[in-house]
Amino acid sequence: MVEKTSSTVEKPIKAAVNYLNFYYGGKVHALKDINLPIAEKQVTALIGPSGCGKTTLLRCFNRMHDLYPGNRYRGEINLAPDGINLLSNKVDPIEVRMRISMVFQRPNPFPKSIYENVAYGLRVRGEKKRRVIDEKVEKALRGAALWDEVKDRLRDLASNLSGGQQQRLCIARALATEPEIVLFDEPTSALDPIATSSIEELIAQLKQTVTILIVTHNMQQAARVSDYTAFMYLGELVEFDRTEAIFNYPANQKTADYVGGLFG
Ligand SMILES: Nc1ncnc2c1ncn2[C@@H]1O[C@H](COP(=O)(O)OP(=O)(O)OP(=O)(O)O)[C@@H](O)[C@H]1O
Repeated sequence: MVEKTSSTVEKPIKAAVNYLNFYYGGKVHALKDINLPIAEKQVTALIGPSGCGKTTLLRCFNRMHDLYPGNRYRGEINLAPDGINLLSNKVDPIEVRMRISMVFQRPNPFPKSIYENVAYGLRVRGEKKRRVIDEKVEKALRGAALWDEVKDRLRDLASNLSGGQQQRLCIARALATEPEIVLFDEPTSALDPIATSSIEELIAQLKQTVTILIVTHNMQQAARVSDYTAFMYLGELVEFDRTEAIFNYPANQKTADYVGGLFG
């Protein structure tokens, strides 16, 4: 298998995955010796056929797997600038989720108002000052390109928004605590083409302020939104490079076959 190192990445590295292995329930060996640099304030896409381990890898970054007993990590994900290993059992997963937030496949707003959805993470963090919460809610909604559409109806239930608006609300919720990395797990798979293109435009803007990791089944989407692409197969990282290289002149035959549509 090809192993690429930080030399592939011209930008500063926000996170370094080192020899990461992951086991579901101590049995299924879902990730095998993954080495992957994540460039700061860039978009990195994880692609590969169903079951190759994309979502499993994404969920290691915010320690989602800790929520189920028996799951086991081996290896490291080191986060810059402090160099902590996110997977260390000395690191509190709650603290990790404050620094690394996630947007899921289907919009999943809480059954609360638009305002309270975005304020939620701030309140969990102990923020009590109304003025500070108001400011941060507005900033996050602006960051998610939703402010103009909702500023006059912040007390409405989030469920009254359209699917695309709900997904942008979930992005605002993910941004409110000013995370360093945002994980997107197939964020447009439940959306129509117009809502999809507005989320893609948003991702392109967000990378000015935050590092992004995105799982997508849609190769055109990976080519449109990402700077770097990692191709996975059967739990291994086959190839990692600049997106342009992966799609135009991949080094590995398996990558060429996948991006060429020979298997899916
Ligand atoms: N909770 C689980 N328990 C046991 N095995 C699991 C669990 N979740 C996933 N797996 C297995 O781990 C492997 C990787 O799955 P994962 O969902 O990460 O793949 P994926 O590339 O994201 O697939 P898809 O594109 O279909 O979402 C697969 O073999 C899958 O069957």
